[in-house]
Amino acid sequence: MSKPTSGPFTKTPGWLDWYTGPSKPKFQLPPGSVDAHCHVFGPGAEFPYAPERKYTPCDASWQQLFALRDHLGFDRNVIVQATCHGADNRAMVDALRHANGKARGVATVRRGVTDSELQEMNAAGVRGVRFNFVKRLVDFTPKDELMEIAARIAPLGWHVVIYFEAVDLPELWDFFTALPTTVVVDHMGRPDVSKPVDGPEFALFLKFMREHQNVWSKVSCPERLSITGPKALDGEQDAYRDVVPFARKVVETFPDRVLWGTDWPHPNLKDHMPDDGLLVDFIPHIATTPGLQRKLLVDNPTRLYWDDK
Ligand SMILES: O=C(O)c1cc(C(=O)O)oc(=O)c1
Repeated sequence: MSKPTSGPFTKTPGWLDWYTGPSKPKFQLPPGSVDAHCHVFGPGAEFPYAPERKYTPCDASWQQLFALRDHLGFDRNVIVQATCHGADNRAMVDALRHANGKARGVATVRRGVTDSELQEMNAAGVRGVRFNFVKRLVDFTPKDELMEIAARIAPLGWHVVIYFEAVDLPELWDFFTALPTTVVVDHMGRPDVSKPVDGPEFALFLKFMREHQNVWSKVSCPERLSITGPKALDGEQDAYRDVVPFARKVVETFPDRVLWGTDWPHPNLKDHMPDDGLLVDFIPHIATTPGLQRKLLVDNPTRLYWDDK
């Protein structure tokens, strides 16, 4: 893969560039596998980062993303609007348009979005909107605005992706459970993996999924959630062991409502940048049978993102 660049922007201090030269995974992905959570950044010279952004990344183009897809053995991508682009979806939509039908997208929109803009994004392959509640990433958007957006995108058959921290779930519960669409949780709602997997905090997340059949979860981002590692570097085949019980629990309890993604190019990592090949080798630790792997990587994302094909 080509190397990351920064274009006219200056990266946030401490920001780690994505890993060049990822290893070839030992785990062979089933045919038709989807990387259901990844991003593009800019390039900033062509698609400038949003003025309201909370970080400035290095560039990560669709060419580099699709090269990674092919290297790792994925068939398709779901490209999620990154917060550094705010509600300017041009970089993500441009990536979709270059994907030959092999990518779908999740956008960020504001109340002022027009119906024809939504239709245009739909034609490009957008199938959802992202609502972000992680305070270090976005400014607060009033819930009535978000609910209005959800009502507007529901008739398109789109879903809502939500990103939040585990401690905020109680406060957000009523809003989430009132959403009229399929709801996809990013990164398992960011559990604190130093707490017990059978403790009250994670029990609330499992209850959220159990009591609401429209709620799905991405069992992604062990590199963000892990506290004790080991890191997916230097050939490590047993990385992020402290995250495994959490992700495995979700996969085994809700096998038809889970998705997996690399999270490339891994925004905001300052501790270490994982080798994406070794991240793929994390998958069989959390989806331990070929049947579960097929649902996680192929059947579920295909049903959610390519049901019109
Ligand atoms: O935890 C994060 O920092 C993070 C940020 C973004 C984004 O900036 O869009 O997306 C993610 O999936 C995760």
